[in-house]
Amino acid sequence: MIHKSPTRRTIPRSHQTPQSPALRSGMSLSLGKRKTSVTPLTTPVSVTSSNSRRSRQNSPTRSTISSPTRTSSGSSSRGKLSDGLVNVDSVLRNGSTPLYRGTISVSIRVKPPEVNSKSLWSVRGDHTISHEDLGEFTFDNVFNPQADNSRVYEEIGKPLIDKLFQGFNAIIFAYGMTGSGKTFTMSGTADDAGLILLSVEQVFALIAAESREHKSFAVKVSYLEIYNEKIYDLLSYQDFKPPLPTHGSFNPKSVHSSGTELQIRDDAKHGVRVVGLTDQQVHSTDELMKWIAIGNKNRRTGETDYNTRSSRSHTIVSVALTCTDLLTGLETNSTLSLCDLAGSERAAGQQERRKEGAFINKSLLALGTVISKLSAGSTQASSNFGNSHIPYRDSKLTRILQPALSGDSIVTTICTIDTKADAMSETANTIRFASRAKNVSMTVKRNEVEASAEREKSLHSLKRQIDEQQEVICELKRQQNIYHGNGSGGDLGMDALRRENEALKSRLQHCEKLLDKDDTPVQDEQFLEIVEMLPTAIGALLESKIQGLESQLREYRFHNARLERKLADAETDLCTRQQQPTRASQDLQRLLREQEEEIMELRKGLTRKNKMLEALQSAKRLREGALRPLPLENNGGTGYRVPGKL
Ligand SMILES: Nc1ncnc2c1ncn2[C@@H]1O[C@H](COP(=O)(O)OP(=O)(O)OP(=O)(O)O)[C@@H](O)[C@H]1O
Repeated sequence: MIHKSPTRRTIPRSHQTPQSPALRSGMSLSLGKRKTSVTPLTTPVSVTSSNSRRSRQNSPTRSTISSPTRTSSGSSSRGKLSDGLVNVDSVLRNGSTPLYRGTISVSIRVKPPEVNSKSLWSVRGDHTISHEDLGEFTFDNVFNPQADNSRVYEEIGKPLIDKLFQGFNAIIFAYGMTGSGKTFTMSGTADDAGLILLSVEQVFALIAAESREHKSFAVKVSYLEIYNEKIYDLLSYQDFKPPLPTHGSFNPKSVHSSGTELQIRDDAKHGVRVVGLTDQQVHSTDELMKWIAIGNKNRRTGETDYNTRSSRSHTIVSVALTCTDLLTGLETNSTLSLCDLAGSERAAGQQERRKEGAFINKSLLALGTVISKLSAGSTQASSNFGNSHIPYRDSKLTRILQPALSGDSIVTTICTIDTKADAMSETANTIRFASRAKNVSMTVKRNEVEASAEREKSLHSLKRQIDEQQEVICELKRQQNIYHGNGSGGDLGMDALRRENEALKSRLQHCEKLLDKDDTPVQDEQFLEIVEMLPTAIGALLESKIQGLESQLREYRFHNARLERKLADAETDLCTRQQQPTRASQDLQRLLREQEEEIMELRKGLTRKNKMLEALQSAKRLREGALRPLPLENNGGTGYRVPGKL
């Protein structure tokens, strides 16, 4: 993490490329004086309207370089917003998400011509370039040969750094024929620092300024190369372990690239990315530029017909910025990509150059096709655009640029041209590419880490609630089992319920205390007065803190209400359960009474039966007595009483 870092404007020699003799001699392009009838490659787009699509639909008919008979004044009004970003229609808020809307920002940079060379191209003002035969073209910027890198940076680089700090990704790519000044623009020279160094300096200057405002920053750099349709990591070294020494005798030549080819992955979670690309954490401009110097050492260069030190690969330096708000802990990530493309060229003599040239031209052709399709799509009805296929997969370059060109980044291109006569066809191609790029409209979303952090937070809280509810369900189930189990369990269940009640009461009291605590600062008028007197930044900070407390308060109230409901339910349940044994005993008593009555009845019946039995037995005895024979007193001593006859 970087809290504050001083920036130095020393440019190590190793970061720089030699300056052209033409420039050192202060040569300038001879500008054409006469006004010509013009045939533009495409009619430039007005960028003053707040609705770029509408403005394009209303713009004059477009013509191409292959239809030279059509003419147009080619003039266009253009606008520049106060934030310095040309070509921005607006930075809109879609709900809480800021959106950047505009077209690709396109600038032309004219290379200083050779001494005594004649040119049919002329620059007029800061936005127009014309050719005697082809016509007049207007872009966001046209830099004449006298414009140095600082001027180019002020116009196209600096506004992007501001956007980077607002959380937008941004990309600048240099496009043009070999030897036209792409590397000169991006990397610069000892006397004229290029866009990479100037951007990095601005990044660290802003970090130093903004670190005081409760923010901390982290910067990482990566550097890749696409050579002959293969991707290489220019900062990955077998013999070298980061971190890079920032002091002492560090020598970039002592480290060697691992030279392993990297692959592109495209998945739903991470999108398009280069797998295994290293990124190095850096804390200052010097440290970052030392890594760039290491990468430059390994970048493949060679001699072409037009450039003694021609870049034979496309390179992308990516500066990833992470900003952490120390008060809220929220992070915003954004990336600035600085892309120096290899130059288009006609067939070279040397075989190796020819092979490289074929790969370079093929990938530039793929980029041109993608831009052309995007341009056509942007100028058609949006429904057609959605259906058209954009061939990003035709080259590694277009695959890597796909996220940026699909609306992930604010895109700026600087097209470098050489106005000498024998470069005419390449220059016309570059102007055609620039004109198409100018038509591509984009809607770029700011990287809203805040929003996803919020989502994470509410997800977490929902999960917690589910866990709590599951615990409650388990506890209730347990109690239910105890209650419906054996008779002695009834008492245990009641005890558990009482304990739960006590726990709920104490949680309720705790919540009430918290509510009292949170209410105090929010409702305190003196406190609010103090907030109003504070500087806006701190006021806003406190305001957001208060909002946080208020939302916490709402959460507690909601929780409180839930607990109260639970408590009431539990109490009702408790009453119900306490009443249940009384009812049972009443039932039992009634049952007992009924049984007692039944027993009494049975006893009565038994007594009656006993009496009857006794009566019957006595009757039997009487009968037996009556039947027994009487002793014969008058008939010889033995004789029986004859029944009926006494
Ligand atoms: N605007 C400029 N001012 C001064 N010198 C320039 C300018 N543009 C280019 N040059 C010089 O022209 C030569 C070629 O430039 P550079 O290497 O930047 O071309 P390039 O477009 O990157 O070529 P390639 O695609 O072959 O790598 C260099 O010596 C460079 O210093």
